[in-house]
Amino acid sequence: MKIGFIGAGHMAQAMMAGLVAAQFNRPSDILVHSAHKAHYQPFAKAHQYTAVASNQALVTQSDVVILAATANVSLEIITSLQKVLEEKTPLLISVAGGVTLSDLADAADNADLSIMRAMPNVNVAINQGMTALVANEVTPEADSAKAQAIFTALGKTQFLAEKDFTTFAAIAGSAPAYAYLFIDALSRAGVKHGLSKVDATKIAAQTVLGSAANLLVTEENPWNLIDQVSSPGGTTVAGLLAMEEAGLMTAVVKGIDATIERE
Ligand SMILES: NC(=O)C1=CN([C@@H]2O[C@H](COP(=O)(O)OP(=O)(O)OC[C@H]3O[C@@H](n4cnc5c(N)ncnc54)[C@H](O)[C@@H]3O)[C@@H](O)[C@H]2O)C=CC1
Ligand SMILES: O=C(O)[C@@H]1CCC=N1
Repeated sequence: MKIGFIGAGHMAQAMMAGLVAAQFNRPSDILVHSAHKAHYQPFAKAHQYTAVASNQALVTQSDVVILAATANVSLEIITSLQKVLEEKTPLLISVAGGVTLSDLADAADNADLSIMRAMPNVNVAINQGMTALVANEVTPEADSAKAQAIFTALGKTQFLAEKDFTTFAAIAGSAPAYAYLFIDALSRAGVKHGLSKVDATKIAAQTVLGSAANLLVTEENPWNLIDQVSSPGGTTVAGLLAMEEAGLMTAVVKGIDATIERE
């Protein structure tokens, strides 16, 4: 399957890396075009991807087109593809935050086009992504299944109502940044108390990884696991109360609110 990427930025590169790592397709079956020739051509060459000279040519040569350009240019890109999309109709998957299926269909001026939205996160690069999917009403089941197969190779997937995409984008699309912030905060606290930054970061990252895995394996409510760590009269409960006094939970929810408002 030839998968064409419009855009070669952070998200596109993460998806390409994950597809190759999963051996989902050959590097040469990954096609790429972006706004900056000086960037995408050497990038494609270095990874043995196929550089394509225009977005139009990319659509013509791909079975699936992933729109992963800067969100605010996504609609003008689709508008510029109207003509070629009349002749060739690949499955179009947009990862653009905040750009709806109906915006995309309007920009294509084609109500019969299979269009899906995906909201991945950067962890697709190591096949540990969390991706939401939704299809427009004309997308056949086979195309939906194709998109699901692509993103399942890159991690976990969930079909979600489009109205919930903004919330998902905040707690899964943007949230790796927030998880890194928490890990960095743990690590800095370790440095404050004398550990090296390298050691403290490894220790904090493995602890967060193990805690997340424990939650997924046990399917426990997080509060039950918190209680398991908190020995009576012990250190953990003292730490939890100090974090709450500083407003950790409120800070996180406010951060997610601001993420949602921005979209
Ligand atoms: N970075 C992330 O973690 C996530 C990003 N997204 C979405 O992915 C999209 C890309 O985001 P990033 O990769 O972070 O941005 P980025 O700035 O790293 O990459 C943007 C890419 O778009 C290309 N581009 C701009 N205009 C173009 C055009 N006319 N034709 C072809 N390519 C063009 C640029 O050359 C660049 O390669 C956005 O729509 C964003 O909402 C979605 C989920 C997560
Ligand atoms: O920061 C952004 O706008 C994109 C959308 C989700 C993650 N990154």
